[in-house]
Amino acid sequence: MTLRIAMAQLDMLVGDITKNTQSVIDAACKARDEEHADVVVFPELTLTGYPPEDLLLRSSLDTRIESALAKLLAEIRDIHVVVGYPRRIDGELFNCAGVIYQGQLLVEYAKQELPNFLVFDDKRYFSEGCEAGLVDIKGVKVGLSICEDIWHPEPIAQAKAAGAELILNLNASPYHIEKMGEREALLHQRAIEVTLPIVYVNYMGAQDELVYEGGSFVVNAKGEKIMQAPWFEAGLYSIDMIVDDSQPNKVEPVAGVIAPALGVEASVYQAMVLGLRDYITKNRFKGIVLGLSGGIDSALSLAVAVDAIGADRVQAVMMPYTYTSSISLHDAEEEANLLGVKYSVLPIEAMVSAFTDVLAPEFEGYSKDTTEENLQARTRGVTLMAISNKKGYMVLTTGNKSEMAVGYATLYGDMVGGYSVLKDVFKTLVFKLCRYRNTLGYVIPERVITRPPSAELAPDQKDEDSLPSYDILDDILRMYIEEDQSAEAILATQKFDRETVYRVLRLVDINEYKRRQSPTGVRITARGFGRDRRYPITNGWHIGE
Ligand SMILES: Nc1ncnc2c1ncn2[C@@H]1O[C@H](COP(=O)(O)OP(=O)(O)OC[C@H]2O[C@@H]([n+]3cccc(C(=O)O)c3)[C@H](O)[C@@H]2O)[C@@H](O)[C@H]1O
Ligand SMILES: Nc1ncnc2c1ncn2[C@@H]1O[C@H](COP(=O)(O)OP(=O)(O)OP(=O)(O)O)[C@@H](O)[C@H]1O
Ligand SMILES: NC(=O)CC[C@H](N)C(=O)O
Repeated sequence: MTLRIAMAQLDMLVGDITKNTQSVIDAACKARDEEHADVVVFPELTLTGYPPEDLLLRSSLDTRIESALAKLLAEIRDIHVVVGYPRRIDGELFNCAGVIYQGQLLVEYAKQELPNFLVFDDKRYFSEGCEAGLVDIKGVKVGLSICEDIWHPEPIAQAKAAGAELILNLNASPYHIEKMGEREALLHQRAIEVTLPIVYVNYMGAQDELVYEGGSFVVNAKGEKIMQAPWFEAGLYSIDMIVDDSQPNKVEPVAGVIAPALGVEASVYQAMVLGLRDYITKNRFKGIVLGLSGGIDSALSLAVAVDAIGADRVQAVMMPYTYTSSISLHDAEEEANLLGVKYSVLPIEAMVSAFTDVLAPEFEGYSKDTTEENLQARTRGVTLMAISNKKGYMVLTTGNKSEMAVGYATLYGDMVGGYSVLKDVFKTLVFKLCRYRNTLGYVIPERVITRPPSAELAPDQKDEDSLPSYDILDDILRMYIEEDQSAEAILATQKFDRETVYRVLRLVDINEYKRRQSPTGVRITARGFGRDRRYPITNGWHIGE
């Protein structure tokens, strides 16, 4: 006998329970009629999307969920549907997975391991389940588990002890650079502990800073990967299970297609494109506008924007000032032409002069400093925001993780905007991503990648005049931010001098206020500057402790 399982690697819109319920019905019908599946498995919290955050606290949640479940019970026939939703039971809210078949809710399982770290806040909303959830599908005892459950041995061992012969795991597991390898090693370990096959189903789509890259997969009872759905492609992916009561492993997955693994640059690039595309689409922006400086950050951001929503909805604006070099003007125009976007040149001299003229009496007796530099960045910010207001385009912010770490950006200047694709990307990775993008088609002029980065806010300015070289800076930042190392531990590597380390760490600490005011953006590491890292702005902690 064969049991065919369809993995619904799909996207849901957070909060749109009506639309998501219809998506479940449509996908279930497709899985039944086109894939001829016996079971279709959706990701965690399918009906609300993940994470629904404080929407879970809204008073109409329960009635919305109950009517969604009633619709599913009424409309789905002849296929087992495994779907996720929040449900209140005896006054407590649980993160549930239910199995619906022929108008009945056969079983309801409540997630037991509630993640409350990094970007996850499950304990803010949910109570922990405590019992295994098992359902008989075509004579197979199927055990349910939800995302974080699989990262711990107990829930799966409990399901096995209750008689499970196959595990279905519903996920909302966001992307970061190392996540693909981590999941595979984890499932290998879990499967051999319980000697059961596991079907792992993930979302494919983005929600604010989080990107779900899909990559649903199946391991057999020996922990071997038997089937791998593609990354960054939505769809229904089916696998057959041979069910044979005479075998020691009663349920044996039949080897399916293994989608090829992605390299680091390829997966980061696709995560940035998906994150931006879903942000723009789900928030219904008409297009994207960004300042194009001839530098590398805006060049890469522009390429991502075009790959996300198409050149016809993207506008690049060069805003030259006295210190803008002719090379920058030329390279910006070339980038815009290579990508085929609308390109405008709006000189800002007159606007900056208007500010400095009005401020002249106020500044009498003061010498020139970053105030004048910031006026240039702010004038550009005002200009971009005006275009955004007028045309309904969102301003794409171009700052990278290295700059956001040390506060090398102007508040209400180049920090304006609604979303950023480089927010979690160190400058050293920006260079690699440009090279990667050019392998898909030459869109970033070589000189933009090789010339020394400069803010061009003062004559002959280079980033490395005020910051350590990006190789050194990014190494220190990685250790401090992503690995939580102390100043002494960083110094113990003997790779950096004491003064540089203390200066960089101090800059990170004192610039929390800037990061709090920065737009959200794609998370590509396990420690981004969004919900992953929550430091008090006002604090008396001393570096190195
Ligand atoms: N804890 C705190 N809470 C709230 N506000 C705080 C604060 N500490 C300072 N502030 C305020 O923040 C303001 C200072 O910040 P801000 O006005 O941004 O200015 P600031 O950080 O002083 O200067 C901007 C820096 O970014 C560099 N930059 C600018 C533009 C582009 C690039 C690039 O290459 O990409 C680099 C520029 O060269 C300069 O070093 C002041 O108003 C100050 O009072
Ligand atoms: N002349 C300019 N015309 C248009 N936008 C500009 C200009 N100068 C700066 N910007 C905007 O401000 C952002 C910060 O630019 P800046 O040159 O100061 O720093 P950067 O981090 O080196 O960025 P980039 O590599 O894009 O130049 C740019 O990415 C761009 O969006
Ligand atoms: N939604 C969840 O429970 C996610 C937690 C899990 N460790 C993951 O990222 O895969």
